[in-house]
Amino acid sequence: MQMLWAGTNVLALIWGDKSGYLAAMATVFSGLYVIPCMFMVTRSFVRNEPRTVAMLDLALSCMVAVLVYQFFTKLLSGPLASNPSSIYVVIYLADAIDFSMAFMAILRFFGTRSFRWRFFYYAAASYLLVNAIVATIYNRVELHGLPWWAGSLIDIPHALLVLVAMRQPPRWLRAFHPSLTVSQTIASFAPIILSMMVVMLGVSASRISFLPGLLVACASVLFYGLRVAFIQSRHMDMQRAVDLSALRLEQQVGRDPLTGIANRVTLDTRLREALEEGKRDGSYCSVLMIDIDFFKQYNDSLGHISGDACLVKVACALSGSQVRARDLVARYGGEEFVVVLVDTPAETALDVARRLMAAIERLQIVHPDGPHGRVTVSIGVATQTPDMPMDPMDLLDAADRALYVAKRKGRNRVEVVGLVTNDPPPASNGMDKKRGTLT
Ligand SMILES: Nc1nc2c(ncn2[C@@H]2O[C@H](COP(=O)(O)OP(=O)(O)OP(=O)(O)O)[C@@H](O)[C@H]2O)c(=O)[nH]1
Repeated sequence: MQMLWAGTNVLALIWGDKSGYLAAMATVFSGLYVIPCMFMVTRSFVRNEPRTVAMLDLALSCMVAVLVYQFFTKLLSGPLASNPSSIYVVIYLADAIDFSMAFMAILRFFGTRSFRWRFFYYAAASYLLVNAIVATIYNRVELHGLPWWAGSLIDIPHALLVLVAMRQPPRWLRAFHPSLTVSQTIASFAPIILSMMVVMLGVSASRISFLPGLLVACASVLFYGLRVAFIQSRHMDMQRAVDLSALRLEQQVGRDPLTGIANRVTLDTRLREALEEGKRDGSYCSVLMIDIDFFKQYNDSLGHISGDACLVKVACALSGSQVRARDLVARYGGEEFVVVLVDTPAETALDVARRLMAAIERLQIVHPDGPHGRVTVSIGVATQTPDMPMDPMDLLDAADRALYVAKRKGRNRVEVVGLVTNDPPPASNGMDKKRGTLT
């Protein structure tokens, strides 16, 4: 912008500029640098910011430029130009804009965590501060007629900018690291400076052109309000998404991903609670350890995908209507499941185990290599009684030993620790009906 300004001045010198167009263009170019500078120092540059917010900031920066141009040309030409206070209004406003931008660049420098951006704001702050000081001196010197050296003052900030950009960044620039809170606070605060500038300019301009000045000041407040509304709405969307994924995560943590029933973590917690409750109330608590028979052969003959599908069906059947809502069906690992039956003595647990076996039989899952042609399960049952409190691990261990006996005795049967039953065979479908009993 400054080069265009200088170039236009050179053209005016060579060709002459009777109509004053080139001079007007030079003025525009000399002021246009304000737009990118303001945009860069007052944008918050927060990730996930809606694009409309950037558009609003750009519109506000343009508003500043248009207003400055309008206001300054009105004060410096026409009837107002003869009023000596007009020139002071222009100088003070220009100073206010220059120093506000320098102040913001310094503030952004202190609030930037990324080294590349810190270097950017370091260069911008050096340029804008020196530019503000030079402009202050230049404008005041100009009031009394420019001496020969005054023109070169304007080149100082540009020369400095080139120097800063070309040299290696100083070492302390790398070492400096603001905290996240400081950085976020400064980035969130920055945009209000832009709106403040527009309000300031609008109020000043309203002294000369009341309605446009007032409209611009109102528009600035409105834009800032819209900006906050858009960001707030995006935050609410993001918060909703975060809440949803936290909820999903919470649900998944205690669930087995394949079957969707409780996993080992939930089992450990709930079993401990159930046993504590049993000890407190003097009630029984039973666990069923369930294992699919010949599952390795099932996988080997039909493949792992079918094996997974079989596990899902069995889990569904186990957690179906055969158990109460306060009981727990969990996947213990591999092809083993555990059912926790609260407030349930061994006899009732045996009934539940039989019902579960029957439910799995009803699924009629073909097992090409199984001795019965269908998928069957073996179940071991163990119970905590009021006079024999147990640890979760001891109870699971006991159920596992009962399951081992069931497997050893030919599978497709229930074995109960500490209980003798004369177990009748369940309803037939051509399978081996032998269901075992055990002490
Ligand atoms: N498809 C599938 N297979 C699994 C999964 N977890 C464990 N298995 C398989 O389950 C099989 C268990 O085999 P074994 O421990 O020998 O038990 P089994 O073949 O059922 O024999 P018995 O229990 O004695 O009747 C192994 O082949 C495992 O690879 C799983 O998540 N998906």
